[in-house]
Amino acid sequence: MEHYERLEKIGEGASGVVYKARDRRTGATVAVKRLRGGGFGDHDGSRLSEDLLREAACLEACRGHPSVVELRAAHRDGAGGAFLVMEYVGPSVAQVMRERGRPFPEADARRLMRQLLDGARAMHDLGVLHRDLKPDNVLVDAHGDLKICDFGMSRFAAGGAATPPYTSPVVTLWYRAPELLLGSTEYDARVDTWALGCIMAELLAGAPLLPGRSEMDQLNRVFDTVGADDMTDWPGFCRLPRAGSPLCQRSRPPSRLREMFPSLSAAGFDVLSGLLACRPDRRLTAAEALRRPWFTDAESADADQPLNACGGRFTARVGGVADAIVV
Ligand SMILES: Nc1ncnc2c1ncn2[C@@H]1O[C@H](COP(=O)(O)OP(=O)(O)OP(=O)(O)O)[C@@H](O)[C@H]1O
Repeated sequence: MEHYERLEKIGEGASGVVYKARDRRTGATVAVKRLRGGGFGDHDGSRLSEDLLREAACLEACRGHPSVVELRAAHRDGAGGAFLVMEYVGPSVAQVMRERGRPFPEADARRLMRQLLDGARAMHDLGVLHRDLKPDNVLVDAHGDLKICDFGMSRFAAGGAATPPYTSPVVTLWYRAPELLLGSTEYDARVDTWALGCIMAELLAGAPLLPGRSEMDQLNRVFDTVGADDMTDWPGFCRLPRAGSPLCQRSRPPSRLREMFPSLSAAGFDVLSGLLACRPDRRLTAAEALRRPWFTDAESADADQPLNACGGRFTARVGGVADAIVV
C-alpha cells in the first residue's frame, strides 16, 4: 500500500472498501479496492486470495475494453491484506441519475446502452458473468462514456473450468433476473442482460423499474410488470426450486411494459422488452440486442461510438491474465 496515498473513501459494499488514491510513483489518481478482511486481521487468507484472484482474473480478461474499468494491479501486502488497483472513474450512473432527477432522452439512453451491451457482449464472449450489474456499478468518465466496475460477484462460466450449479443469491435485488428469484443455479449470461434491461428502463424513466423490498416482493413486481405466463410456460420452469410458490400460481395480467414507456420508439421497445423477457431462453443476449434495429438503424447517429475499432483493440489484448497482477 505504500505506493498509494489514500484520499477519500468512494464506496463500500459486500466485498470490500474502495478508496480514491494517488499513485506516489506516477501521480495518477487511481481507485484502490481493499478486499473485505484484508489487513484487518480477521480473515481467512486462502479465501481472500481466491476472491482476489477471481475478481482480478475477470477484470484482467476484460482489460482493454473501453466499457470496462481498467485493472492496473493486484497486490497482497505484508500484513496478509489484498487490494486491487484500478483506473479511477466517476461518478457512477446511480449518482448521475440522482443528481439529474429526470429521465434520459431516448437517443442518450441508446448511446449508453450500446456501450453497456458491448461491454457485456465482450465479457460474455470470454465466459465472464458479471452477476452484479446495476447503476452503482457503472461509472461515467469525463467524456460521458460508461465503464462497468465491481467484478466482486463475477465468475468464469461457459468455456471456462466452471460449470453449473452456480450460486443463486447473486445480483442486487432490484436487478435480479426472475430465474434467480426462483432459485435457479443453472443460469447463464442472460442474468446480466436482465439487469441491463432494468438499467435501460431506469435511464428512460428516471427511477428504478422494480424496487422490491424482499425476494418475494421482487418476484411479484416482476410478474405484475412483465407478466408471468411466459415464465410458467418455460420447460425449465418446473425444475426451479421455487416453482411451487403461491406467487407463481396466481393469475396475472399481461405485460404492462408498453404502457409504462408510451413514448419509447417501437425499435427501442423491441430492445427493452427483449432484455426484460421473463423466460431466459427468450431473453436477448447482449450480442443479439446489439443487432436489433434500435442500434443498427442508428449507427450513423451514434457514430461517436467506434465499436469495431474498440473491438479490434480489445480482442488483441485478451489472454494476458497475469501481466497486471503482482500478488
Ligand atoms: N475504479 C473505480 N473508480 C471509481 N469508483 C469506483 C471504482 N470501482 C468501484 N467504484 C465505486 O465504489 C463502489 C463500491 O465498489 P465495489 O462495488 O467494487 O465494492 P463492493 O464491495 O463489491 O460493493 P457492492 O457490494 O455494493 O457491490 C462502486 O459501486 C463504485 O461506485
